[in-house]
Amino acid sequence: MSETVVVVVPDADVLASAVAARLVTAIIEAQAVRGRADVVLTGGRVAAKVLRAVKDLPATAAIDWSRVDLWWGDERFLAAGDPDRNETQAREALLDALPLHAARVHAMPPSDGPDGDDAAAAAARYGDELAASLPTFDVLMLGVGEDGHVASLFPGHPDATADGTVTAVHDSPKPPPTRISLTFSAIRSAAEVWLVAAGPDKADSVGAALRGDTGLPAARATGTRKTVWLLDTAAAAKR
Ligand SMILES: O=C1O[C@H](COP(=O)(O)O)[C@@H](O)[C@H](O)[C@H]1O
Repeated sequence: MSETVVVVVPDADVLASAVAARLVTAIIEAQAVRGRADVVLTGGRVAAKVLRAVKDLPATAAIDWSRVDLWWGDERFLAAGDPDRNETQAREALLDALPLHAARVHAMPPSDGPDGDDAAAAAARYGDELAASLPTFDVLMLGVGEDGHVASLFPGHPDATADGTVTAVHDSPKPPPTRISLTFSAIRSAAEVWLVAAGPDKADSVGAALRGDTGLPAARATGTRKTVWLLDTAAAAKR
């Protein structure tokens, strides 16, 4: 039976270091138990803070980065290296400083990649990559939007109900308009889903999702073993 845990810490800086410590521990443990770790990264402001905090943690030295696979929950469908790509931000915040195995960094395709600007084909390509690896996601991190979106699954948006594991998202209410996202089915396959949110702008959606408003994608993102809400006091204010 999956459990839900809500952790509240004072502010966004403490949140970033608390999530970083938790992530490093989870990776070390996954490597001890099954020899590898599969982590799904998210985009957004708090995610970048978390990754910068991972870089500063002494315990990070205990991770064998050649046995870590990194995946993404969603991507803004932009050209490679675009500063707004979640991949670019993660690379700058942490990944470029790590001895990662390049083949184990599973970025979602860019809009100037093998499928050009065909987001549906790029999403299918990422789905094929997942199907070839069949990863067990140890930790899948998600930011939470002001509107309650997670990954690029927006409330009431038709692409949020897509089948399969990966979907193209067109006409996103948040720029850029074209995105790629894991589906709920892929998100819910993770052992642990961590929803990370900081700041007063997130309080309404966090509160509603925690009260079970299933119209909000954030309320439907759960892990098979555990769902962990990691919040600062401002984001937790209306729960
Ligand atoms: O565009 C996105 O936004 C959400 C939330 O970002 P935040 O800056 O408000 O924390 C993020 O979770 C998602 O990955 C990203 O593509």
